[in-house]
Amino acid sequence: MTEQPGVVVTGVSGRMGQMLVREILAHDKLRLVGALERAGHDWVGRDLGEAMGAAALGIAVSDDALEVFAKAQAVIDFTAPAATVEFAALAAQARAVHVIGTTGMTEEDLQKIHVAARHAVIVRAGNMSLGVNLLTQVTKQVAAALDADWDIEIIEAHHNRKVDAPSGTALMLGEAAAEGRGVDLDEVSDRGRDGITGARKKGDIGFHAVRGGDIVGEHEVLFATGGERISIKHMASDRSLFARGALKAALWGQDKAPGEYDMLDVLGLKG
Ligand SMILES: NC(=O)C1=CN([C@@H]2O[C@H](COP(=O)(O)OP(=O)(O)OC[C@H]3O[C@@H](n4cnc5c(N)ncnc54)[C@H](OP(=O)(O)O)[C@@H]3O)[C@@H](O)[C@H]2O)C=CC1
Ligand SMILES: O=C(O)C1=N[C@H](C(=O)O)C[C@H](O)C1
Repeated sequence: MTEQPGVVVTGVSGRMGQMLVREILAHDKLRLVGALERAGHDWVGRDLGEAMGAAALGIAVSDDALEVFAKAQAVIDFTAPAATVEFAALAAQARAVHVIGTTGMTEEDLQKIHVAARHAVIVRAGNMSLGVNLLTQVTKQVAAALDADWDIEIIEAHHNRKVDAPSGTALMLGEAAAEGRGVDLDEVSDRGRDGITGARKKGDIGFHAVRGGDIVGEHEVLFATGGERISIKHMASDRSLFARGALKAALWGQDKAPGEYDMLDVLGLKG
């Protein structure tokens, strides 16, 4: 690499958007070259640093994705599913590595991202932290070692502004548990019980979402059987760990062939 890769942050006024800006400005191998918000947002046209309540950065917040992506080697995107699907096509057109942290995507959204990955590197993960990605591997191993007499429940907790449930991380953990057990998650998933549900169905993987206050992100995988329980838990107390994972992915992707990757690839954890 001759020059530091230039990065654009989408959804720049958001919780993750602002955290990403701070982490990129402090990074010694990446430089910030653009900031994007949706059309009509009151940050558009303003200097990014000033909009964040700090010193001017000389970068105006834009609402023109293709124009800013054209200047970048990486686009880091923690926004919303509809925006991310649109950005995937535009980042591919600009041949920029697209790092996607957005959660709550449908199968149809994922299919469009798959199409965009024919022409560019896309790294997507419901959680960019080392701890959670390790937890997925541990969950897969434990699930593979236990039979269906062990009930698996996934409990997640997040802040009161989160719009999707179960969290992207909970779904990653559910996929890992299902893979370990050799079953299809779609066939065994049981989300948020309510009312006269009947007894628990053997083999199901349950999901439960807590929302409150400023919880950054907590995930527990519970394996329960007669007389004993195993609980494996990850607690995030600072969003910067997600941002740092995303920056690692942006750098990692620079010399990779077009395709879809995840944080296990980036962290070298794929078994
Ligand atoms: N993978 C991971 O490690 C993590 C993933 N996430 C995920 O990241 C996403 C964002 O989370 P968070 O930062 O907390 O959410 P926020 O709501 O704080 O931020 C989202 C930002 O995206 C903006 N946005 C929405 N649509 C567009 C668009 N079309 N163009 C440009 N910007 C747009 C929003 O603007 P406006 O508010 O005006 O609509 C907002 O500024 C969620 O899906 C969350 O689950 C979060 C943390 C870690
Ligand atoms: O919305 C959030 O905040 C988070 N979202 C991700 C998810 O859906 O799992 C990751 C993290 O837990 C924070």
